[in-house]
Amino acid sequence: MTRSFEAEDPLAAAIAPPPDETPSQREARERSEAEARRVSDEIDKQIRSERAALQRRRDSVRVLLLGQSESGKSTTLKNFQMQYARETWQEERSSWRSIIQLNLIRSIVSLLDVLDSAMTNPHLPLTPASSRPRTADRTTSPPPVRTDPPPLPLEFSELHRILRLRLAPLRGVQQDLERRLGAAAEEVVASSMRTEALPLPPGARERSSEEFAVRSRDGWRSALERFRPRGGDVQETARAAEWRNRKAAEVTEVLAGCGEDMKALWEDSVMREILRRSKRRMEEEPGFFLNDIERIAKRDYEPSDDDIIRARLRTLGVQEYKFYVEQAGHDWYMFDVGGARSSRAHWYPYFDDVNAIIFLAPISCFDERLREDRRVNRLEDSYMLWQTLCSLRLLAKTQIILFLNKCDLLEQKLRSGVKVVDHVPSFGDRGNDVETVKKYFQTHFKEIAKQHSPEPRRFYVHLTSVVDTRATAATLRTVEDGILRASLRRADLL
Ligand SMILES: Nc1nc2c(ncn2[C@@H]2O[C@H](COP(=O)(O)OP(=O)(O)OP(=O)(O)O)[C@@H](O)[C@H]2O)c(=O)[nH]1
Ligand SMILES: [Mg+2]
Repeated sequence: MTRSFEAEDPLAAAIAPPPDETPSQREARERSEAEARRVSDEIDKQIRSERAALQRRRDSVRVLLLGQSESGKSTTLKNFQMQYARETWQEERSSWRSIIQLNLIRSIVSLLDVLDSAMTNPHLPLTPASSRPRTADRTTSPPPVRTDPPPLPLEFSELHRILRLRLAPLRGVQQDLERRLGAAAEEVVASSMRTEALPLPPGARERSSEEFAVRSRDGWRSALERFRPRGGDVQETARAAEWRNRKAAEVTEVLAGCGEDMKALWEDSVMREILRRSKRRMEEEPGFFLNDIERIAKRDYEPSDDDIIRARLRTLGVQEYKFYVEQAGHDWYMFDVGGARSSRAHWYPYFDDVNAIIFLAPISCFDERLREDRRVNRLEDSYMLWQTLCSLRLLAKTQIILFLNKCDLLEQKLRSGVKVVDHVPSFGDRGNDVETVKKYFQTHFKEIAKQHSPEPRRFYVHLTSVVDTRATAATLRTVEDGILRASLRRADLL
């Protein structure tokens, strides 16, 4: 019976054991068959898990945050983290304390620097014409510079000398904190001679993202790691933990001791006059906490959600964050990048693998220049970056969402009397009110997208102040819906 079946089935005949098989041959054959089965099962398992990973990746949503340095990318990411990764947010809370302390100390040291130079030059003039930013307008030449009468000399008192002396130790504390925090604590100051907004390095497309994942360790997370209290970490010796806690306590102690003097310096009328004359608006600078000295310079200071959102720590390289967005039922991967010119070449490897890009352009910066290249107007730099992204064929089908950010600062700036037309001549005689200005910039970005996109694309824009967490939560919900719908549509088409 068996033989006739084998005769009919060539495969069964081929794999059937030889009719004269000895018991030891049979044992060896069964052993090798079992091994082959094990290997085959292993391969099946691997294929199944790779397929599942691929499916998970297909189901996940990948969003890239882009924009120049200080445009608000990390702040936007923090809004996501606060909403969807509450546990990590809570874990990192106390680590932000040192960064906020450093932000505050840095502002005080800036005030001391300004005071020092004013005391050696009490006839402090207004900002010299040569340091005015290059116009953000590409069509018209800048207007003539107005000349004002010479200002009265500033009058300094004993209080100023005492404050300089008493607050001097903060310089050492700043250096110490910056050393412990690493490169992310420093702001970019190098003057790049490149003028293109988004340089493409040779071979950039071929680079793998892993190369940058290593660099990402230098950023926000690792910087926070260095300050995280790790009492229960078995890896760490008790001495190292004690050293870290002692250092943190020393900084807190110095700050608590300087609290009143810091407040006196910030509220001093002569100090305010110096700032006014040098056109220095501390409120608009990143990591501004001078109005919170009383609260922060305390021994038991614990950062609030709002403090963490407003804390400034620059991003190096590219950092990946994963969130589970419950209402969408998807994993979201967000990539936060460093926006300084020297970091932009690192963006390219991420372009072909994202569902959407959130591009942040701070519109309050129409009268400011890039930190890394003082010749370049910040609004002009955002226009150039936006144009480059819109025109890339690789991104022709990628949803790009524009956040015209820092609207709160724009409003503040216009209210303080800064005229857009002085920096953007093509603005002409339009009203210098916030609504007109926002509309004008928005139209300009829309025009660039229309003119430079290789295929027609929808213009998604939000006017934002991402330090406002409530308003941002509502914006992000709209953005999430839009991204999800677009990615589902794309999945349907595939
Ligand atoms: N007032 C105000 N401040 C903002 C706004 N968005 C960001 N900031 C502040 O601007 C500073 C810079 O923001 P970040 O989010 O660190 O900027 P970034 O784009 O990540 O900068 P890089 O990491 O250098 O590329 C921080 O101190 C923020 O608190 C805003 O809409 N309004
Ligand atoms: Mg950042």
